[in-house]
Amino acid sequence: MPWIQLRIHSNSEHADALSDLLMELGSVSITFEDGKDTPIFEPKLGETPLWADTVVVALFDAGTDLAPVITELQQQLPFLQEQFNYKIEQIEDKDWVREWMDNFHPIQFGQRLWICPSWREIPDPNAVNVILDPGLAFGTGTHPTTALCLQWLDSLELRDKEVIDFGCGSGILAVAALKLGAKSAIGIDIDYQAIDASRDNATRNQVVDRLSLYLPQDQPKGIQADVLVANILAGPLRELAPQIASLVKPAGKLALSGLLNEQAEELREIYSEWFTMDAPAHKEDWSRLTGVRKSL
Ligand SMILES: C[S@@+](CC[C@H](N)C(=O)[O-])C[C@H]1O[C@@H](n2cnc3c(N)ncnc32)[C@H](O)[C@@H]1O
Repeated sequence: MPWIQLRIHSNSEHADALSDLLMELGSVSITFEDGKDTPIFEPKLGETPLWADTVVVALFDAGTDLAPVITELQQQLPFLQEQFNYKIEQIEDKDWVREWMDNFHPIQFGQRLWICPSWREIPDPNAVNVILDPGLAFGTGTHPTTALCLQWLDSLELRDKEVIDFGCGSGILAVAALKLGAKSAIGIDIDYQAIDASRDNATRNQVVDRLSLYLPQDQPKGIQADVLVANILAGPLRELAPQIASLVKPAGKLALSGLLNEQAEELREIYSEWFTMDAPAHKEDWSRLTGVRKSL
């Protein structure tokens, strides 16, 4: 079904009122967009901050007459009487899943490792190929934070090693580690959809018998790994530092990802209590920290 879209330039103060009224007036979905390029990377738990310049995008059935909607908005919302900057657009109907699938291609990381979407042909059958369908979880390899971890895993000798993937998402890092030769892996995530996606991807890659998956509350006490990779944001990495450190064996290796370049130095200092830390590696706005666990 084709759609018609009303884009209204607004701000953080008025966006919610606009959204409520647009829903009352028949919009089938509302999206808030960044009106300028001001990304919000780490909202606090329970907070949904909006941009100072917020574009409210309301979707309607293509047959909707938007003229009465616009009159109603102006009459009911006094702030629109001063400035009402809007645009109406026709939206062609697309199969968005199909579109996303068409744009996701095999990618190589480091020397040996390829991530191949499960619906594509494998470019190099002799490489270490992870066949991936992320499902509803994060982790395709296209995001710089995941790419930095995959490159790091590819650079390690993982034979006979036990690996923890903390914040496993699609399971991409745990499965990659197993296919690169790790003896076993543990994936931990707060999201049960990530646990499901990780299990599916491990099955797809015939490594499910070497992967254990846990929600944090079910995680066995006292587990420790030779290699731990955690691609979560700086906030949880800061808060969970003692817990993450305790999951790594003496002389074990650590990689932290999901932090912005300007957050790397602070995180490096925190983790220096337990690890001998390397200089950060960067990709676009993102940094990866690596280190080796001290024998305390
Ligand atoms: C950025 S994704 C990373 C997914 C995948 N490992 C990758 O590198 O692409 C972060 C994942 O960490 C999970 N996560 C966030 N906070 C967590 C926590 N405190 N404990 C465990 N998992 C967490 C999220 O549910 C999400 O699946």
